[in-house]
Amino acid sequence: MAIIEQTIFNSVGNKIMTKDKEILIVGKMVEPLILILDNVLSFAECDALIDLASNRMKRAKIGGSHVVSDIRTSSNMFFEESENEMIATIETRVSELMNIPISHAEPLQILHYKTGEQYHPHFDYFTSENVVNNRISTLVMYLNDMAIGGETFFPSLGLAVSPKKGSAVYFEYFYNDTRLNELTLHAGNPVEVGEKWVATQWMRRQRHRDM
Ligand SMILES: O=C(O)CCC(=O)C(=O)O
Ligand SMILES: [Fe+2]
Repeated sequence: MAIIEQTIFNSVGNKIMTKDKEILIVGKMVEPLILILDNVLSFAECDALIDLASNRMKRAKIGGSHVVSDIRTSSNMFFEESENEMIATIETRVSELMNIPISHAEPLQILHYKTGEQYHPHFDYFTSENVVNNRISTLVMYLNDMAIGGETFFPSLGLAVSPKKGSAVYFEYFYNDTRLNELTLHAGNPVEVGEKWVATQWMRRQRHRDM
């Protein structure tokens, strides 16, 4: 029989009660654990994040060398840690949801895809051998609704998640069996109509923030 490995995410039933929001699990893959979550952000928070990020976007850069790459054609920005009350509230909620202390969190990232833009299949963890404090889990939160395209697609699993304002997809890659981690390969499908905004939270294995 297959051994089910320990997961980071910890919930009973289909509801997660954080201090300020009741989040619903509306879809689930068990191993690797992938959750489709509803009611992670309010519509007002989605709109405010887009507003705040809009004039701070730059063409997304990939990995340690910080070169502009065709792997990702979208633009991105990072908020400062707890830079205002709303960001702090979201960070606290997300840390509770992901079951990882906020000190392990990377800065919250906003990604913007215009029509035709995409993010080719990639792993969120770093694959070079000497990484000391690797990423272990991801939450991609959708800030607007999409008419056509823009799904988060897991090609090795044949799984596509459609963006829905305020909802999110969660996945983790902290397994001992590296084949399970590799199954979290994912892409942002080309946006066919309109534009797409997401907020991404990556968590590290160990402390990443000073505070
Ligand atoms: O845009 C998406 O659906 C995926 C984003 C993503 O893979 C990331 O931010 O690491
Ligand atoms: Fe990713």
